[in-house]
Amino acid sequence: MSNEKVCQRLYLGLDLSTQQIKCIVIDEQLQTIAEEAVSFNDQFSLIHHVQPNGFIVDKNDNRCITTPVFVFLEALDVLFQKLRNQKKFDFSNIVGISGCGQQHGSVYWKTKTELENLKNFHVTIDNNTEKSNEKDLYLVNLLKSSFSCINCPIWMDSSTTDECQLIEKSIGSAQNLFQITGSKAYERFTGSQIMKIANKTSEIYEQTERIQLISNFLASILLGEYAPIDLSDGSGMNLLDIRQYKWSKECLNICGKDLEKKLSDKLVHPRTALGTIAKYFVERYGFNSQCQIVSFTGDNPSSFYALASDAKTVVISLGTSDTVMASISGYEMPKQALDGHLLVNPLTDDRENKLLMLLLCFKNGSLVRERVREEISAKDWNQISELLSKTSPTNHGYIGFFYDDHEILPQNIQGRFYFNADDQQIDDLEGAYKARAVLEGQCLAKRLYLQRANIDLTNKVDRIVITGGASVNVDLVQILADIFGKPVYATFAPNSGALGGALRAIDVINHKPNSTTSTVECLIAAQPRHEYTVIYDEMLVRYAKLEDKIVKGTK
Ligand SMILES: Nc1ncnc2c1ncn2[C@@H]1O[C@H](COP(=O)(O)OP(=O)(O)O)[C@@H](O)[C@H]1O
Ligand SMILES: O=C(CO)[C@@H](O)[C@H](O)COP(=O)(O)O
Repeated sequence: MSNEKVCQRLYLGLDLSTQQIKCIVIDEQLQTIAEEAVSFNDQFSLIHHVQPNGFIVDKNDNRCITTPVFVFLEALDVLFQKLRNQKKFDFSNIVGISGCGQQHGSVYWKTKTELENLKNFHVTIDNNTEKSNEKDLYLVNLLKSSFSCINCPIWMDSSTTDECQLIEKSIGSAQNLFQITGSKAYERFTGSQIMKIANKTSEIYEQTERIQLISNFLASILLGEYAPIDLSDGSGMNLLDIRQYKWSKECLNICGKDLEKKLSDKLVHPRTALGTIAKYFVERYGFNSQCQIVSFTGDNPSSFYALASDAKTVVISLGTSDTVMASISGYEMPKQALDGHLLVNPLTDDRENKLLMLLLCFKNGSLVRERVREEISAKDWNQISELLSKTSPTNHGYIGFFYDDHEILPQNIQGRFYFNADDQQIDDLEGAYKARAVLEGQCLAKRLYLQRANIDLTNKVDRIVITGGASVNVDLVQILADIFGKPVYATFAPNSGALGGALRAIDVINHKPNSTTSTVECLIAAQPRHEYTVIYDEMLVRYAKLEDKIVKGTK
């Protein structure tokens, strides 16, 4: 190893999201040294019986959506193997690791015995039978008896409407719950998911020693001990008092017996050093034994950390879900409960500062875009581009609502709804119109809900920064710019959740107060075209009215 390499101080960011695990390795100058990803498809669907996207939709109730905990473990193993095979850097030069996970999903530990074995692990490889020994070292095998529930409910689950109603009723009203936790009760939020397990499968709940979010679960594996939940991801549970920075005892008591013990009373800021990496990773992959693990958080707060360089930036993630994020002052909680969520802002650890993060999440994001692409027989995104060139902005008046899965905004609506220029409902749209309708409809929804959350787009927003897999789609980005009437910027790393992890690791280890957030380079991706923004303004009014009609009609 050259001297130069030895001195290199590297930071690893991880993102355990819905369809894959991704990572980025950067140096202190924020240069990308390596990137890697492992999709939960092919090999995972065979071994763990998950569907091609990596999750399981229950055959008897399509609202129940889970991912086996072993998919997460195997994905981490495969990721590190692939990263090592790249031979781009020495793992011993990584001085800090942080990252994030898809939000709201929950993992149920029966015991930490096997987990703590990772802390003091010693690898003995018998050269003669190296192959079988290598298998014994897989995390799925080392942790095979650790969990009380194998299939973890994930954010796509919408099966807990009854539990949500019960939570709101017990706390007085949706408004009361919003005032405490920053959100009305949402099906995917961890509180109602835990309540469902506690009430419907009490034997699992009783066997459970620790309940974690996917983010602190991943941190725990790297530490070899239980890692605490962080405040930003913890805000997505309907259990945390977002202004007091502690659990709401009232909410805990409603959702499960002895729940505080199962979650742990310790909560940390997303920028907290947790300890050094477990010996297992040192022995197996050559990590440095002094490598620090910094608290993990939700994928959206982590992206926000990486990209929201000032209060006038709105961040939009176009991943499996589409999300919209903005900073919001917490001095005055909105009088009306929002359709959306307020989270502890990862950019400040100063409670007095009272800065919150607004999060809007749309469940029907990339998977719907992909499905529409297939339906209209476009073989790739370039063909979609060709089709889009046959229509023009505002789509000759055609509007589509694509709620293939039970939507979050508006809550729990399912189905497809198409309208012509006279606002009459029609059965279907012809290919080219459908291609534009899905992209325009999704972008109009983002603007509508941002407005409903009282974000003053004209005076308080300068620019939009985009991230996520679909952020490379130039057509989608242009439509976004035209509909919002704001310039859209893209970062060099569409995988900003992982980047946010690496940046937090740098900040914590070098004792910097999120100084790195403003240094991530963003390039202009699309300028708004005024003539189209004007006609989209009119279309937004129609969109809002039609959405209202759909919501009323389906209730
Ligand atoms: N050029 C493109 N246009 C539109 N969507 C794309 C494009 N490239 C990738 N995607 C979408 O990106 C999605 C994955 O995004 P990503 O942010 O990695 O998801 P997640 O983090 O939720 O696993 C895929 O479902 C895919 O459809
Ligand atoms: O439910 C939410 C946010 O509230 C989702 O945004 C999840 O956090 C999943 O993220 P992706 O895998 O789509 O990035």
